[in-house]
Amino acid sequence: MRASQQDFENAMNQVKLLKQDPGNQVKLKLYALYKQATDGPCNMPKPGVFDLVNKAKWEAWNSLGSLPKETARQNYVDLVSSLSPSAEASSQGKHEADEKAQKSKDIVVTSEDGITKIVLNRPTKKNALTFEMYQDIILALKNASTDNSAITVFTGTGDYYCSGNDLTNFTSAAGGMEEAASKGAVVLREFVNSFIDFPKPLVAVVNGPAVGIAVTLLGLFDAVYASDKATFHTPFSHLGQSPEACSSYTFPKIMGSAKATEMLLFGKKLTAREAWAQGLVSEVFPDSTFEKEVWTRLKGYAKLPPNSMRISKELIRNNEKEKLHAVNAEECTTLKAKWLSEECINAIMNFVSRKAKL
Ligand SMILES: CCCC/C=C/CC(=O)SCCNC(=O)CCNC(=O)[C@H](O)C(C)(C)COP(=O)(O)OP(=O)(O)OC[C@H]1O[C@@H](n2cnc3c(N)ncnc32)[C@H](O)[C@@H]1OP(=O)(O)O
Repeated sequence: MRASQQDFENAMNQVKLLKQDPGNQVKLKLYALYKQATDGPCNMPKPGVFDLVNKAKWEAWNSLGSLPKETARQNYVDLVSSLSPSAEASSQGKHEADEKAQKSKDIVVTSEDGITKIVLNRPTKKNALTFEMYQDIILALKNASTDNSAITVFTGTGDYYCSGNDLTNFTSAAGGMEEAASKGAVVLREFVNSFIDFPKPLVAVVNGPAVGIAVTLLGLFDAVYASDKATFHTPFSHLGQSPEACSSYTFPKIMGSAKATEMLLFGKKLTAREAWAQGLVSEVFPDSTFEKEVWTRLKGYAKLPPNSMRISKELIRNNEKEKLHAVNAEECTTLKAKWLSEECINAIMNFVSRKAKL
């Protein structure tokens, strides 16, 4: 299969997220493939003998000769995927990769009865998502896409499903807001991409209130089951932010633009039944029987022929995958700028200094 422009852009983002320096040889190779994929064969004059760095780069690029742009793009994507954290894990064996995700501090991953369960496990902070948790979820989804389970389910521990992005992601970053915003945009893009591309049925079991990105992501799930104690709140304007997880596209499509506006612009909090009436939730259950009813049902679904479910999902998702990737990219660029705005910085500081909650 040929790497698309989107795959290429995703790979470029992944390079920025590498935890380990891949070494100069690999970096030169990446540079050369990137130049070949974007500019074509090297026709620049060779740098002088004392310009060591640029000479090495030129030689790496020039060595690719007339390699076609598409092949260079594919080779770049392949090389990055062999370096990415998830590939690092899978190259050491699938079992170890699963272990890595399962050992994660705030995400618990289990697989049983045909269901891979990804549990947000940070109840003292209402399951707010740290940078580390975003990365762990990306890895857990990557593993779940190829494990033996038929369906994958997200849920939360404690009274909340998830209170959204951990607002201290931005205030505790060593390099300050600017660096946090750049990192945030890259992480967010890859995180949302992993939901757009997830190949199996993805179900949210919303055990309690959901805030921010925990709500917007639901537009990319295949089914959403909610306790009647759950609420759905996207206070982006209150936080000086803008929508993410493709909700600027999925929400108007799911509920119509008038209802989407109330949520995404005015921050209207919905009850579980309101969210059901607007098409965001598949079904609402009484909290007292929620767990029992939902898991019984999901275990039944997990016995359905997995390939058939997968192919049906592919048919539905493929119609708009490209659009979703484009929306995700645009939302991330917009958010990166918003995170550096006075409106947003003030809102986050007010929360952190305990002056404001939602
Ligand atoms: C890099 C990708 C970025 C993607 C961007 C996504 C955008 C969003 O997700 S926007 C939504 C962000 N979330 C919020 O604004 C929620 C903020 N939290 C609250 O307003 C309240 O905590 C609450 C309404 C969720 C719960 O209130 P409650 O009174 O019941 O409990 P608390 O005492 O406030 O919370 C307990 C504990 O948890 C900490 N906490 C809760 N949510 C967050 C959060 N989102 N970020 C950081 N910390 C959070 C809260 O500070 C408390 O901590 P302490 O016990 O240490 O004080």
